[in-house]
Amino acid sequence: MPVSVFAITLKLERAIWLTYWQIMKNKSTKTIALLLTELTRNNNCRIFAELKKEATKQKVNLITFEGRTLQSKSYADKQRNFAYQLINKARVDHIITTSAAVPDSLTSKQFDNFFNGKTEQLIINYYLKRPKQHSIRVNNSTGSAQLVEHLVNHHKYEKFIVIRGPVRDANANQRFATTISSLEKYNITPVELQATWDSQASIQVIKNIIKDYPDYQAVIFPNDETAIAALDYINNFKPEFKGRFAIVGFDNSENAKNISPQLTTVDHPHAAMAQKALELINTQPSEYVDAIFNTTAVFRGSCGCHGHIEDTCPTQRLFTGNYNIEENIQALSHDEYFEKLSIALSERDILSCSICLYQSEPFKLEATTEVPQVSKLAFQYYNGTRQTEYENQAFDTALILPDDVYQQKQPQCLLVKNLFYNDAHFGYVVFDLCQGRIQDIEDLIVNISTTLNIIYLFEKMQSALKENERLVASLAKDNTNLKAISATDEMTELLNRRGFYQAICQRIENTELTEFSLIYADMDKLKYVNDTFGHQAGDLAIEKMANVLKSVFRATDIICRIGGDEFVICAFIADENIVQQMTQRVNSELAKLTDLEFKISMSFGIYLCKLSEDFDLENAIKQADKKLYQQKQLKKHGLIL
Ligand SMILES: Nc1nc2c(ncn2[C@@H]2O[C@H](COP(=O)(O)OP(=O)(O)OP(=O)(O)O)[C@@H](O)[C@H]2O)c(=O)[nH]1
Repeated sequence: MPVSVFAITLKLERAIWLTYWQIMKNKSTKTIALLLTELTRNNNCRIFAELKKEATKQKVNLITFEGRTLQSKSYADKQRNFAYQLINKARVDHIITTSAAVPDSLTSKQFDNFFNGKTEQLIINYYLKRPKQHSIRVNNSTGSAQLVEHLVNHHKYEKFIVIRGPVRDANANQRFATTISSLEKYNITPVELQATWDSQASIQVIKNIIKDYPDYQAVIFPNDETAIAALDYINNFKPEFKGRFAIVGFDNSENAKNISPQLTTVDHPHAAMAQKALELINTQPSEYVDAIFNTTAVFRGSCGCHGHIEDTCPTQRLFTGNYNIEENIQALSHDEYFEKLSIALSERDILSCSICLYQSEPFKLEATTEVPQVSKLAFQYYNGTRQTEYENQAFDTALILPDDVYQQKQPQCLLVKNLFYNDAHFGYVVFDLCQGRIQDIEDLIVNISTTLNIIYLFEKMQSALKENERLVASLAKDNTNLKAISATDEMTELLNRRGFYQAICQRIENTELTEFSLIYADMDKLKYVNDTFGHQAGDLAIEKMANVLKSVFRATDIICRIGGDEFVICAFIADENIVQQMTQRVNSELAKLTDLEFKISMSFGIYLCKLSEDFDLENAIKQADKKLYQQKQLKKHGLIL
């Protein structure tokens, strides 16, 4: 092996080993994938916040994949759930699922099918137990019992309505059953109404309560989401019912403190749960752990208590005009948009943002659609600066981010959101949420998907316009060519009959011409040449004649091959003698030709045209042809040469 090739091979091997070593080094920081339905909703915010705190403390990466309920039949939900497809073992070591994202209605087989190969190790289920997996659950009954005890003993309520959550959800059923049995202890039989976990169903329920049970005292909702929606409905649409019912929830979500009155609810010990999750990840026990945490009631204003006003979310920040996303981040080119986006990200204290676009064209989701293999890092922002040096690199989508970008900071707290507009899926965005407000992400993702889609369509439209212009120009050129072709005799490149008529009419119209000569010319004895020397020799003779005509007559004269061996020349000379001399010159030039096996000559008929109102070109040509015929006759009878 030559020394230089050997050196290059060594260099390449070194590069591969270095990359491998880097990935392994990087792998030593464990990564947890967290599957969540909307991060800003309900209980998710708190699950995320505590896991983030714990992961940071223990130097573990946390990547949150935001989707909807995995089994949802709705197309909109399925579109969101495409984010879960990005989970894979190249980046992820462990998975934490939540019951909202991966519900208990998912069979073990369906679960295995979905998660098979996405990670090699530990899976922890939040809020539900699955065979051969760890779980972190809450004991709903402790908090429920405290809540009921407070409503009955402290507030002396007697008439209760209990709202049931989704019928097939184990957590909802447990909450419902423990509330009913707690009330039974006080000999209270409540009215039972059906809802789901969602605010839409809850609004219908509160409308029914206002209509059918206006004298009831306490309404126990299955979760905070539904309780908050009911309070919000009363605040906005039925203020006369404000404070008429005690309304309580379950989950102690972030919004429980943001609604008025603040919500009495049941708290999950999220900090302890997150600590347990990280402990399981660190110790990886061989036995499957089912950790259950007691819930406790939290009393605020919505049950009728007073003096429990708490601060609202401490990260809540008021926007000023400068923060208005719609007005400030609009652009029709990637570069301009990414510059504006960088400013918006730094104003919002978001640590990093990577926009990854699939290399393939945008696609509509089908049941079997898989994540495209190759992506391009279209935009990279980190800690206040756009990092153009990382942009435009193609990478394996399984890595979620190119390795050099992924390694910028460890541990990290990433959020992966699917990027699509209407039906068209075209990539995903990865934010680092170590700092900044998660609420801002919602605005940003809408802005990113809309703007990128507009830019995509705009660029497509521009290239279609360019293509159109190119086609129009090429059509115009073809048209000119076609016109020339349709007016030209292919063999001699002289004008053909059509070209001749066009040219002569144009000349008559555009000049103050009064007289000119029309010459009808015909080759002598072409038939004989054809018969004796072959048709090709005849063709060659015609071409030679055309060339001689071109050389003898002036460029301004109009020469045409009117058919076969016949030519018509329009010479702008009114003196017949001069024209005669020119035709003689044609024959003397033809006689000089030495590259033919035979001699050729032409006969001519000359007709002097005088232009007047009733000038008839057809007739003039006929007259010239007649003169030609006379000359042919004279030649035949040997009267002239
Ligand atoms: N090689 C060749 N022959 C052609 C072409 N067009 C017509 N001809 C033939 O040329 C001959 C022309 O006939 P005429 O002009 O009547 O006869 P000629 O032999 O030239 O006799 P005169 O004009 O009386 O001298 C015919 O046999 C046609 O078939 C052509 O493009 N190439």
